Amino acid sequence: MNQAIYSKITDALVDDGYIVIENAISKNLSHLLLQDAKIESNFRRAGISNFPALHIDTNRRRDKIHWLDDDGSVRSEFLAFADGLKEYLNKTLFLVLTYYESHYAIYNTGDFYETHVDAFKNSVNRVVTTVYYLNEGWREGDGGELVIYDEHNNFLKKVPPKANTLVVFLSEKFPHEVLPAIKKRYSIAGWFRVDKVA
Ligand SMILES: O=C(O)CCC(=O)C(=O)O
Ligand SMILES: [Fe+2]
Repeated sequence: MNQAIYSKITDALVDDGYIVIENAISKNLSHLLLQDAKIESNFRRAGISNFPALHIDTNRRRDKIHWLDDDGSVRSEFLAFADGLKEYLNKTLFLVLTYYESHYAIYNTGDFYETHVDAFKNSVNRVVTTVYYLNEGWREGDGGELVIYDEHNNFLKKVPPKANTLVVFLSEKFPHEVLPAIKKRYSIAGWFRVDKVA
């Protein structure tokens, strides 16, 4: 059922290293995830490094996050989509992605994430990044766009965080940033990794 989108993502990762897909998975799924994120009360300040201990720097990153578990809720539906993509990438690109970690993120008004690359220092475990947006009725001026740069820090693309838009890119290759949110912004950021579950 998801073969078409899996194959589109795989081709893009090979050709360009990244892809932005609007109306990607299902409007209904992104709606249910938004409702679910809105009632989740346990969001914490996100870290920028997990070595040697969780380091929080609100000058670089201001979002709040909540990690997703395969708990039988709508979160499991999203994780099943990601798991299918993992299997597809492994099969077609001969990768050995072992697992997927993902979290809801909330950016309140004024929150941002400075330009960074998605691999914690002293580890090379994150191979492919996904970001899935949940913001219904997002309009120009609401802020919170994702800006993607190439390996040489040249501008590539500015992505509006609209509901059911999916972004996938090679984690080590593309610096990116989240511009300050004007309106409260909801998303799921996730990473396919090559190491074992912690
Ligand atoms: O939400 C986004 O657009 C990107 C978030 C991000 O870069 C991250 O959490 O590492
Ligand atoms: Fe990132």
